[in-house]
Amino acid sequence: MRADSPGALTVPESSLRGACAARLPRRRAVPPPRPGIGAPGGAARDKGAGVGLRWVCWQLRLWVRSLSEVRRKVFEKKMLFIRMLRRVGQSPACGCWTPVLPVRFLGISPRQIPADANFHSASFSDTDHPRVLITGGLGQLGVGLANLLRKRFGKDNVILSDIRKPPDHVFHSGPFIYSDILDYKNLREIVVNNRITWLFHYSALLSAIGEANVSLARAVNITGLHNILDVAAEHNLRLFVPSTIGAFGPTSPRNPTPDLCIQRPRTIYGVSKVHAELMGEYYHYRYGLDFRCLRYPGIISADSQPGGGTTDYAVQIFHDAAKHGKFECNLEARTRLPMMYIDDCLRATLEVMEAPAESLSMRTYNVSAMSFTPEELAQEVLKHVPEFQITYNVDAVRQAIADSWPMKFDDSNARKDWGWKHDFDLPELVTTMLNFHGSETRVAQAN
Ligand SMILES: NC(=O)c1ccc[n+]([C@@H]2O[C@H](COP(=O)([O-])OP(=O)(O)OC[C@H]3O[C@@H](n4cnc5c(N)ncnc54)[C@H](O)[C@@H]3O)[C@@H](O)[C@H]2O)c1
Ligand SMILES: C[C@@H](O)[C@H](N)C(=O)O
Repeated sequence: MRADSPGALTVPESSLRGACAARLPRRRAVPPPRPGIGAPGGAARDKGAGVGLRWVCWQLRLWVRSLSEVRRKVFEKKMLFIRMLRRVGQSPACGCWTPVLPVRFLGISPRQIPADANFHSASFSDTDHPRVLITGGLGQLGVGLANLLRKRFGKDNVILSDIRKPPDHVFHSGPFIYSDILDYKNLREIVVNNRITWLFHYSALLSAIGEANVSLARAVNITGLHNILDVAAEHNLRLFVPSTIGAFGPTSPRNPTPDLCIQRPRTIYGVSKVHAELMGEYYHYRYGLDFRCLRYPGIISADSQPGGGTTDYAVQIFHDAAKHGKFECNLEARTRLPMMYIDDCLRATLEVMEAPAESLSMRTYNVSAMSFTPEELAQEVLKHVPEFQITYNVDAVRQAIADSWPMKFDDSNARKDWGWKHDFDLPELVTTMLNFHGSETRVAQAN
C-alpha cells in the first residue's frame, strides 16, 4: 500500500499507541547521572563512557514518550471533533453522516494536503457559475455534455479534455485541454490553474473493448479513478462519475434491477464501475466529497460514435438503416437491454449535479428510459424504412456480457428524490435518429 493512499490512514491509532507503549517502560525509572558529572577522572573514564550511553538512551526514551503523549492528545482531539461532526451531520433519511466541513480541516485528506493549501480550492455561490472540467470528453458523450453545460454556464466555463486530438469543430467550439487522468500532476495543475469547481469524469474503457485490453482498462478505469477522487477531494470539487447497467452481473435481479442489490459483474468494466461507486461513496462519507453518480443504460446518439460497448448495435443500426437499408446485428434478436437517448442522459446528468444535496437520499442512482430487444427496435425502424432488413451474426463476447446485464432498470429512487423523468421512448427515439441520419444521407447524396 502506498504511504499516501487513503487506506494507509485507516490503521487504528489505538494500535499505534499500543505499539509505542510496549516499547516504553511503565515503572518509574531512576535517571542515570549526566556524563562528566558522576564519573570524574582516570580509571573512571571507561565507566564514564557507559554512563554517557545510558544517559543518551534515557534522553531518547523521554523523547519517544513525550512524542507519543502528543500523538495521543492530537488523536483524542481529532476524535472529539469527528464525534461533534457526526452529531451535526447525522441524516435521518439514510442513517449516514456527512462531515459538514471539507476534509482538509480534519487533517486527514487523502493525499495529506497541508492545511495551508486552502487557497487552491475555489468555491462558488449559487449565483456564480461552476467552472467545469470534463475528462475523456472526446468519446460518445463528452462533446454533447460540453454543449449542454456551455449553454447553461457559458462557453468559457466548461473545459473539455482528453488524450486525443480534437476535431476542428470541437476545438473551435470552446476550451479544450490535454489531460491524461493517469497523470496526477497534470490533473492537479489543470484544476488549480483553471479554478475548477465541478468535474465530470468520462474517461473509461467500455465493456467490450475492456475485455480485449484488461490491463489498460484496469489502469484507466481504476487507477485513473483514484487520481480523480483524490484531486476532487483535495480541491473540494463536486464530482460526477457515470456508472452503468454493466455494474450488475448474472446474480443480480435482472427484470427489474433495483438500485441496491447484488452486484457481481463479470467484466473488468463492470468491476471497475462497482469499484468507482463504492470508492466515491466512501470518499463522500469519509472525506465529505460531493460525489454524484448515475448508472446509465446503453446510450444512443446520432452525431457521435460509441467507443466499444455491448450496446453499440443500437447506435449503428440507424446509420446502416438510413445508408444501406439493412443491418447485421451482433446480439441475438431477443436480447433485452435498458437504453436511453443521449439528450435524456445528459439532462439527467446536469439535473443530478444541480440537485440540492438534501434531496439525494443516496449517491448512486439508476436512471432509465426504455428497454428493447434488437427485434423490437428493427420493427420500429421498419415503420420508417419499409425495405429495412436485419440479420444476426452473434458476437460471443458481447452476447455473454449482455446476457449478464439488467433487462430493465428500476429508477424509482431517481424519480422520487430529484424528479427524474425521461422524454424519449422508443418511437420518439427512432424518429429522431432516422431524421438525423436521413438528412445526413440526403446531404451526402446531394454532394
Ligand atoms: N456510452 C454509453 O452507452 C455509456 C453507458 C453507461 C456508462 N457510460 C459511461 O460514460 C462515460 C463516457 O462514455 P463514452 O461512451 O463517451 O465513452 P468513450 O469510450 O466513447 O470515450 C471515453 C474517452 O476516454 C478517453 N480516455 C481513455 N484513456 C484516457 C486517459 N488515460 N486519460 C483521459 N482520457 C482517456 C478516450 O480517449 C475516450 O475519448 C464512461 O465513463 C462510460 O463508462 C457510457
Ligand atoms: C452500457 C454501457 O456501459 C456501454 N455502452 C457498454 O455497452 O459498455
